[in-house]
Amino acid sequence: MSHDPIDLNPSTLVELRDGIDAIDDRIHDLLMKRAELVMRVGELKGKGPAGTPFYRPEREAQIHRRLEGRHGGPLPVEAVHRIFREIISASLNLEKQLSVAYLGPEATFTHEAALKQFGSAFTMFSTRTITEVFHEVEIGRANFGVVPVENSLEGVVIHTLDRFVRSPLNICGEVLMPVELNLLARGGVLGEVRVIYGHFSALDQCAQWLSHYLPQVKRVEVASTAEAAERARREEGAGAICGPFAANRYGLVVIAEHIEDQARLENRFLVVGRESPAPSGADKTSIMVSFLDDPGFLHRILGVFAERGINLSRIESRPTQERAWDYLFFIDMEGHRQDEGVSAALEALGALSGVSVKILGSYPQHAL
Ligand SMILES: C=C(O[C@@H]1C=C(C(=O)O)C=C[C@H]1O)C(=O)O
Repeated sequence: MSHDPIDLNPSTLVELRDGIDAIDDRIHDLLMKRAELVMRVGELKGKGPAGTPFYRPEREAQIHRRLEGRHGGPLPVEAVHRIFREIISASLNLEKQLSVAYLGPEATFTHEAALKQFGSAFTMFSTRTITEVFHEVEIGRANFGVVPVENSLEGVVIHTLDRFVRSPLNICGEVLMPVELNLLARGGVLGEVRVIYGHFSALDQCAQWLSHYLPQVKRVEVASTAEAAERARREEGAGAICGPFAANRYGLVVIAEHIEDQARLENRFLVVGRESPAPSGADKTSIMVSFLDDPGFLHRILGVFAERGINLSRIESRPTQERAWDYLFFIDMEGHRQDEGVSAALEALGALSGVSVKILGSYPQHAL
Protein backbone atom coordinates (compact mmCIF):
# COMPACT_ATOMS: atom_id res chain seq x y z
CA MET A 1 0.00 0.00 0.00
CA SER A 2 1.48 3.36 -0.90
CA HIS A 3 1.40 6.16 1.64
CA ASP A 4 2.36 9.16 -0.45
CA PRO A 5 0.86 12.32 0.99
CA ILE A 6 -2.26 13.26 -0.93
CA ASP A 7 -2.26 16.77 -2.31
CA LEU A 8 -5.35 18.44 -0.88
CA ASN A 9 -4.87 21.64 -2.82
CA PRO A 10 -4.67 20.67 -6.46
CA SER A 11 -5.81 23.30 -8.90
CA THR A 12 -6.81 21.62 -12.14
CA LEU A 13 -9.60 19.15 -12.81
CA VAL A 14 -7.06 16.49 -13.77
CA GLU A 15 -5.15 16.97 -10.52
CA LEU A 16 -8.34 16.91 -8.46
CA ARG A 17 -9.38 13.63 -10.10
CA ASP A 18 -5.90 12.17 -9.63
CA GLY A 19 -6.25 13.01 -5.94
CA ILE A 20 -9.64 11.28 -5.78
CA ASP A 21 -8.22 8.20 -7.53
CA ALA A 22 -5.35 8.05 -5.05
CA ILE A 23 -7.78 8.23 -2.13
CA ASP A 24 -10.04 5.57 -3.67
CA ASP A 25 -7.05 3.23 -3.96
CA ARG A 26 -6.35 3.65 -0.27
CA ILE A 27 -9.98 3.20 0.74
CA HIS A 28 -10.09 0.07 -1.41
CA ASP A 29 -6.89 -1.37 0.12
CA LEU A 30 -8.13 -0.59 3.62
CA LEU A 31 -11.51 -2.18 2.96
CA MET A 32 -9.75 -5.40 1.97
CA LYS A 33 -7.59 -5.29 5.10
CA ARG A 34 -10.69 -4.72 7.21
CA ALA A 35 -12.41 -7.67 5.52
CA GLU A 36 -9.43 -9.89 6.34
CA LEU A 37 -9.70 -8.97 10.03
CA VAL A 38 -13.44 -9.62 10.00
CA MET A 39 -12.83 -13.05 8.45
CA ARG A 40 -10.43 -13.84 11.27
CA VAL A 41 -13.08 -12.81 13.80
CA GLY A 42 -15.40 -15.18 11.95
CA GLU A 43 -12.90 -18.03 12.28
CA LEU A 44 -12.69 -17.45 16.04
CA LYS A 45 -16.47 -17.48 16.28
CA GLY A 46 -16.57 -20.71 14.25
CA LYS A 47 -14.24 -22.33 16.76
CA GLY A 48 -16.36 -21.13 19.71
CA PRO A 49 -19.15 -23.15 21.32
CA ALA A 50 -21.97 -24.20 18.99
CA GLY A 51 -24.40 -21.35 18.47
CA THR A 52 -21.78 -18.59 18.94
CA PRO A 53 -23.46 -15.67 17.17
CA PHE A 54 -21.85 -14.20 14.06
CA TYR A 55 -24.06 -11.11 13.89
CA ARG A 56 -23.22 -8.87 16.84
CA PRO A 57 -25.62 -5.91 16.90
CA GLU A 58 -24.06 -4.51 20.08
CA ARG A 59 -20.63 -4.33 18.43
CA GLU A 60 -22.13 -2.76 15.30
CA ALA A 61 -23.96 -0.17 17.42
CA GLN A 62 -20.67 0.66 19.15
CA ILE A 63 -18.91 1.13 15.81
CA HIS A 64 -21.63 3.51 14.60
CA ARG A 65 -21.63 5.45 17.88
CA ARG A 66 -17.84 5.74 17.85
CA LEU A 67 -17.85 7.10 14.30
CA GLU A 68 -20.62 9.51 15.20
CA GLY A 69 -18.51 10.72 18.14
CA ARG A 70 -15.49 11.49 15.93
CA HIS A 71 -17.51 12.78 13.01
CA GLY A 72 -16.60 16.02 11.30
CA GLY A 73 -16.21 17.18 7.70
CA PRO A 74 -18.52 17.81 4.80
CA LEU A 75 -20.37 14.49 4.53
CA PRO A 76 -23.51 14.33 6.69
CA VAL A 77 -23.27 11.82 9.52
CA GLU A 78 -26.22 9.86 8.04
CA ALA A 79 -24.12 9.25 4.93
CA VAL A 80 -21.28 7.93 7.10
CA HIS A 81 -23.73 5.56 8.81
CA ARG A 82 -25.05 4.34 5.47
CA ILE A 83 -21.56 3.71 4.09
CA PHE A 84 -20.45 1.80 7.19
CA ARG A 85 -23.72 -0.10 7.28
CA GLU A 86 -22.80 -1.50 3.87
CA ILE A 87 -19.15 -2.12 4.77
CA ILE A 88 -20.19 -4.09 7.84
CA SER A 89 -22.94 -5.93 5.95
CA ALA A 90 -20.54 -7.06 3.21
CA SER A 91 -17.88 -8.00 5.78
CA LEU A 92 -20.24 -10.03 7.96
CA ASN A 93 -21.31 -11.84 4.81
CA LEU A 94 -17.75 -13.19 4.57
CA GLU A 95 -18.08 -14.68 8.06
CA LYS A 96 -21.51 -16.19 7.53
CA GLN A 97 -24.40 -15.84 5.12
CA LEU A 98 -27.46 -14.81 7.08
CA SER A 99 -31.06 -14.26 6.10
CA VAL A 100 -33.82 -11.90 7.16
CA ALA A 101 -37.60 -12.21 6.84
CA TYR A 102 -39.57 -8.98 6.89
CA LEU A 103 -43.20 -7.98 6.69
CA GLY A 104 -43.71 -7.36 2.98
CA PRO A 105 -44.47 -6.83 0.26
CA GLU A 106 -41.27 -5.40 -1.14
CA ALA A 107 -40.63 -1.68 -0.66
CA THR A 108 -42.73 -1.37 2.49
CA PHE A 109 -41.40 0.65 5.38
CA THR A 110 -40.51 -2.60 7.11
CA HIS A 111 -38.36 -3.61 4.12
CA GLU A 112 -36.59 -0.28 4.34
CA ALA A 113 -36.08 -0.80 8.10
CA ALA A 114 -34.59 -4.27 7.43
CA LEU A 115 -32.11 -2.79 4.96
CA LYS A 116 -31.27 0.00 7.38
CA GLN A 117 -30.45 -2.52 10.08
CA PHE A 118 -28.70 -5.23 8.06
CA GLY A 119 -27.46 -3.59 4.85
CA SER A 120 -27.84 -5.15 1.44
CA ALA A 121 -25.55 -8.21 1.76
CA PHE A 122 -28.14 -10.22 3.70
CA THR A 123 -30.54 -12.52 1.89
CA MET A 124 -33.93 -10.91 2.44
CA PHE A 125 -37.39 -12.20 1.79
CA SER A 126 -40.82 -10.86 2.55
CA THR A 127 -43.80 -12.53 4.18
CA ARG A 128 -47.45 -11.57 4.04
CA THR A 129 -48.07 -11.30 7.77
CA ILE A 130 -46.28 -10.52 11.03
CA THR A 131 -46.98 -13.97 12.33
CA GLU A 132 -45.22 -15.45 9.29
CA VAL A 133 -42.13 -13.35 10.00
CA PHE A 134 -41.97 -14.88 13.48
CA HIS A 135 -42.68 -18.33 12.06
CA GLU A 136 -39.87 -18.16 9.49
CA VAL A 137 -37.38 -17.36 12.24
CA GLU A 138 -38.86 -19.91 14.65
CA ILE A 139 -38.49 -22.76 12.18
CA GLY A 140 -35.00 -21.57 11.18
CA ARG A 141 -35.74 -20.55 7.59
CA ALA A 142 -34.56 -17.05 8.46
CA ASN A 143 -31.94 -16.03 11.01
CA PHE A 144 -33.71 -12.78 11.86
CA GLY A 145 -37.07 -11.14 11.37
CA VAL A 146 -38.09 -7.49 11.13
CA VAL A 147 -41.57 -6.39 12.21
CA PRO A 148 -43.20 -3.02 12.86
CA VAL A 149 -44.03 -2.32 16.49
CA GLU A 150 -44.97 1.32 16.76
CA ASN A 151 -46.06 2.03 13.29
CA SER A 152 -48.18 5.00 12.58
CA LEU A 153 -48.57 3.85 8.98
CA GLU A 154 -49.20 0.16 8.89
CA GLY A 155 -51.17 0.15 12.12
CA VAL A 156 -50.17 -3.36 13.13
CA VAL A 157 -48.48 -2.90 16.48
CA ILE A 158 -50.86 -5.19 18.32
CA HIS A 159 -50.08 -8.20 16.11
CA THR A 160 -46.41 -7.90 16.93
CA LEU A 161 -47.02 -7.58 20.67
CA ASP A 162 -49.51 -10.45 20.69
CA ARG A 163 -47.11 -12.71 18.82
CA PHE A 164 -44.49 -12.40 21.58
CA VAL A 165 -46.87 -14.13 23.99
CA ARG A 166 -46.26 -17.50 22.36
CA SER A 167 -42.91 -16.99 20.65
CA PRO A 168 -39.55 -18.19 21.97
CA LEU A 169 -37.78 -15.44 20.00
CA ASN A 170 -35.92 -12.50 21.52
CA ILE A 171 -35.80 -8.90 20.51
CA CYS A 172 -32.27 -8.33 19.13
CA GLY A 173 -32.59 -4.76 17.96
CA GLU A 174 -34.79 -1.79 17.14
CA VAL A 175 -34.89 0.46 14.10
CA LEU A 176 -36.35 3.95 14.13
CA MET A 177 -37.27 5.70 10.93
CA PRO A 178 -38.77 9.11 10.35
CA VAL A 179 -41.99 8.94 8.39
CA GLU A 180 -41.75 10.61 5.02
CA LEU A 181 -44.83 10.45 2.84
CA ASN A 182 -44.68 11.37 -0.79
CA LEU A 183 -47.22 11.45 -3.58
CA LEU A 184 -46.07 9.23 -6.43
CA ALA A 185 -47.46 8.56 -9.88
CA ARG A 186 -46.42 7.31 -13.32
CA GLY A 187 -46.31 10.84 -14.68
CA GLY A 188 -45.09 13.80 -12.73
CA VAL A 189 -48.08 16.16 -13.00
CA LEU A 190 -50.36 16.86 -10.05
CA GLY A 191 -53.28 17.97 -12.28
CA GLU A 192 -53.41 14.53 -13.96
CA VAL A 193 -54.07 12.61 -10.75
CA ARG A 194 -57.65 11.27 -10.72
CA VAL A 195 -57.50 8.81 -7.82
CA ILE A 196 -55.17 8.33 -4.88
CA TYR A 197 -54.34 4.99 -3.30
CA GLY A 198 -52.93 4.68 0.18
CA HIS A 199 -52.92 2.68 3.37
CA PHE A 200 -55.66 4.05 5.60
CA SER A 201 -53.24 5.68 8.02
CA ALA A 202 -51.20 7.19 5.19
CA LEU A 203 -54.40 8.75 3.80
CA ASP A 204 -55.26 9.86 7.30
CA GLN A 205 -51.87 11.43 7.92
CA CYS A 206 -52.04 13.41 4.69
CA ALA A 207 -55.72 14.38 4.92
CA GLN A 208 -55.12 18.13 5.21
CA TRP A 209 -52.65 18.23 2.35
CA LEU A 210 -55.00 16.18 0.14
CA SER A 211 -58.00 18.40 0.97
CA HIS A 212 -55.98 21.48 0.16
CA TYR A 213 -54.26 20.44 -3.07
CA LEU A 214 -56.51 17.69 -4.44
CA PRO A 215 -59.96 18.31 -2.97
CA GLN A 216 -61.88 16.61 -5.80
CA VAL A 217 -59.70 13.52 -6.09
CA LYS A 218 -61.06 10.19 -4.88
CA ARG A 219 -59.08 8.51 -2.07
CA VAL A 220 -59.01 4.71 -2.05
CA GLU A 221 -57.80 2.67 0.88
CA VAL A 222 -55.55 -0.35 0.19
CA ALA A 223 -53.80 -2.90 2.41
CA SER A 224 -50.24 -1.54 2.25
CA THR A 225 -48.17 1.28 0.86
CA ALA A 226 -46.63 -1.23 -1.54
CA GLU A 227 -50.05 -2.11 -2.91
CA ALA A 228 -50.76 1.59 -3.40
CA ALA A 229 -47.53 1.89 -5.41
CA GLU A 230 -48.41 -1.17 -7.49
CA ARG A 231 -51.83 0.31 -8.38
CA ALA A 232 -50.24 3.62 -9.34
CA ARG A 233 -47.77 1.77 -11.54
CA ARG A 234 -50.56 -0.04 -13.39
CA GLU A 235 -53.19 2.69 -13.66
CA GLU A 236 -53.04 5.84 -15.69
CA GLY A 237 -54.00 8.89 -13.59
CA ALA A 238 -53.50 7.08 -10.28
CA GLY A 239 -51.36 8.42 -7.46
CA ALA A 240 -49.99 6.58 -4.43
CA ILE A 241 -48.93 7.77 -1.00
CA CYS A 242 -45.69 6.02 -0.16
CA GLY A 243 -42.30 6.43 1.40
CA PRO A 244 -39.37 7.57 -0.76
CA PHE A 245 -38.16 3.99 -1.08
CA ALA A 246 -41.12 2.91 -3.23
CA ALA A 247 -40.54 5.40 -6.06
CA ASN A 248 -37.51 3.59 -7.50
CA ARG A 249 -38.81 0.09 -6.94
CA TYR A 250 -42.07 0.77 -8.76
CA GLY A 251 -40.71 3.10 -11.41
CA LEU A 252 -42.84 6.02 -10.20
CA VAL A 253 -42.15 9.73 -10.12
CA VAL A 254 -42.39 11.87 -6.99
CA ILE A 255 -45.03 14.54 -7.55
CA ALA A 256 -44.92 16.05 -4.05
CA GLU A 257 -42.58 15.36 -1.14
CA HIS A 258 -43.36 15.38 2.58
CA ILE A 259 -47.10 15.67 2.29
CA GLU A 260 -47.70 14.38 5.85
CA ASP A 261 -49.68 16.87 7.95
CA GLN A 262 -47.65 16.36 11.10
CA ALA A 263 -43.89 16.72 10.98
CA ARG A 264 -41.46 14.42 12.78
CA LEU A 265 -43.53 11.25 12.88
CA GLU A 266 -41.44 8.18 13.50
CA ASN A 267 -41.95 4.48 12.96
CA ARG A 268 -40.30 1.87 15.16
CA PHE A 269 -39.46 -1.67 14.13
CA LEU A 270 -38.09 -4.65 16.05
CA VAL A 271 -35.52 -7.22 15.01
CA VAL A 272 -36.35 -10.68 16.36
CA GLY A 273 -34.05 -13.69 16.53
CA ARG A 274 -32.74 -16.44 18.74
CA GLU A 275 -29.72 -14.56 20.00
CA SER A 276 -29.34 -12.29 23.02
CA PRO A 277 -27.07 -9.31 22.31
CA ALA A 278 -24.48 -8.43 24.97
CA PRO A 279 -24.53 -4.93 26.51
CA SER A 280 -23.49 -2.17 24.10
CA GLY A 281 -23.34 0.66 26.63
CA ALA A 282 -26.70 2.18 25.63
CA ASP A 283 -29.38 -0.48 25.61
CA LYS A 284 -33.06 -1.13 26.11
CA THR A 285 -34.84 -4.05 27.72
CA SER A 286 -38.37 -5.10 26.83
CA ILE A 287 -40.49 -7.28 29.08
CA MET A 288 -44.00 -8.64 29.20
CA VAL A 289 -45.73 -8.74 32.58
CA SER A 290 -49.01 -10.30 33.60
CA PHE A 291 -50.54 -10.09 37.04
CA LEU A 292 -53.68 -10.73 38.99
CA ASP A 293 -56.46 -8.22 38.55
CA ASP A 294 -55.98 -6.72 42.02
CA PRO A 295 -56.13 -3.06 42.96
CA GLY A 296 -52.69 -1.56 43.38
CA PHE A 297 -50.77 -4.19 41.43
CA LEU A 298 -49.72 -1.90 38.58
CA HIS A 299 -48.62 0.65 41.14
CA ARG A 300 -46.41 -1.91 42.87
CA ILE A 301 -44.92 -3.04 39.58
CA LEU A 302 -44.05 0.47 38.50
CA GLY A 303 -42.66 1.12 41.98
CA VAL A 304 -40.05 -1.60 41.45
CA PHE A 305 -38.59 0.47 38.62
CA ALA A 306 -39.06 3.88 40.22
CA GLU A 307 -37.21 2.78 43.38
CA ARG A 308 -34.19 1.86 41.30
CA GLY A 309 -34.27 4.94 39.10
CA ILE A 310 -34.96 2.96 35.94
CA ASN A 311 -36.45 4.95 33.14
CA LEU A 312 -39.43 3.34 31.41
CA SER A 313 -39.75 4.40 27.80
CA ARG A 314 -43.05 2.70 26.99
CA ILE A 315 -45.92 0.89 28.66
CA GLU A 316 -48.57 -0.79 26.55
CA SER A 317 -51.42 -2.93 27.81
CA ARG A 318 -53.10 -5.75 25.90
CA PRO A 319 -55.84 -8.16 26.90
CA THR A 320 -54.45 -11.67 27.44
CA GLN A 321 -55.65 -14.23 24.95
CA GLU A 322 -56.60 -16.58 27.77
CA ARG A 323 -59.23 -14.93 29.96
CA ALA A 324 -61.48 -11.94 29.40
CA TRP A 325 -60.43 -8.84 31.33
CA ASP A 326 -56.95 -10.14 32.10
CA TYR A 327 -54.24 -7.81 30.91
CA LEU A 328 -50.65 -8.09 29.82
CA PHE A 329 -48.32 -5.15 30.07
CA PHE A 330 -45.46 -4.59 27.65
CA ILE A 331 -42.80 -2.45 29.27
CA ASP A 332 -39.65 -1.02 27.68
CA MET A 333 -36.93 0.32 29.94
CA GLU A 334 -33.53 1.87 29.49
CA GLY A 335 -30.60 -0.41 30.28
CA HIS A 336 -29.50 -3.99 29.65
CA ARG A 337 -30.74 -6.95 31.67
CA GLN A 338 -27.13 -7.52 32.75
CA ASP A 339 -26.87 -3.95 34.12
CA GLU A 340 -27.02 -3.88 37.89
CA GLY A 341 -30.17 -1.76 38.28
CA VAL A 342 -32.18 -3.52 35.58
CA SER A 343 -31.18 -6.96 36.80
CA ALA A 344 -32.14 -6.06 40.40
CA ALA A 345 -35.49 -4.67 39.23
CA LEU A 346 -36.26 -7.77 37.18
CA GLU A 347 -35.42 -9.97 40.13
CA ALA A 348 -37.63 -7.94 42.46
CA LEU A 349 -40.44 -8.06 39.92
CA GLY A 350 -40.19 -11.84 39.62
CA ALA A 351 -40.34 -12.13 43.42
CA LEU A 352 -43.72 -10.34 43.66
CA SER A 353 -46.37 -12.98 44.15
CA GLY A 354 -49.03 -13.18 41.49
CA VAL A 355 -46.78 -11.57 38.85
CA SER A 356 -45.30 -13.37 35.89
CA VAL A 357 -42.57 -11.81 33.81
CA LYS A 358 -41.20 -12.75 30.39
CA ILE A 359 -38.05 -10.95 29.28
CA LEU A 360 -38.39 -10.27 25.57
CA GLY A 361 -34.82 -9.09 25.18
CA SER A 362 -32.10 -6.55 25.79
CA TYR A 363 -30.76 -4.85 22.69
CA PRO A 364 -28.79 -1.78 21.62
CA GLN A 365 -30.76 1.44 21.53
CA HIS A 366 -31.19 2.51 17.96
CA ALA A 367 -27.78 3.87 16.97
CA LEU A 368 -28.20 5.60 13.61
C1 LIG B 1 -16.28 -8.58 12.95
C2 LIG B 1 -17.31 -8.97 13.69
O1 LIG B 1 -18.46 -9.62 13.15
C3 LIG B 1 -19.54 -8.90 12.56
C4 LIG B 1 -19.03 -7.84 11.66
C5 LIG B 1 -18.73 -6.61 12.18
C6 LIG B 1 -17.89 -5.62 11.41
O2 LIG B 1 -17.79 -5.75 10.19
O3 LIG B 1 -17.26 -4.76 12.06
C7 LIG B 1 -19.22 -6.26 13.44
C8 LIG B 1 -19.99 -7.10 14.20
C9 LIG B 1 -20.45 -8.41 13.69
O4 LIG B 1 -21.79 -8.33 13.30
C10 LIG B 1 -17.30 -8.82 15.17
O5 LIG B 1 -18.07 -9.50 15.85
O6 LIG B 1 -16.48 -8.03 15.68
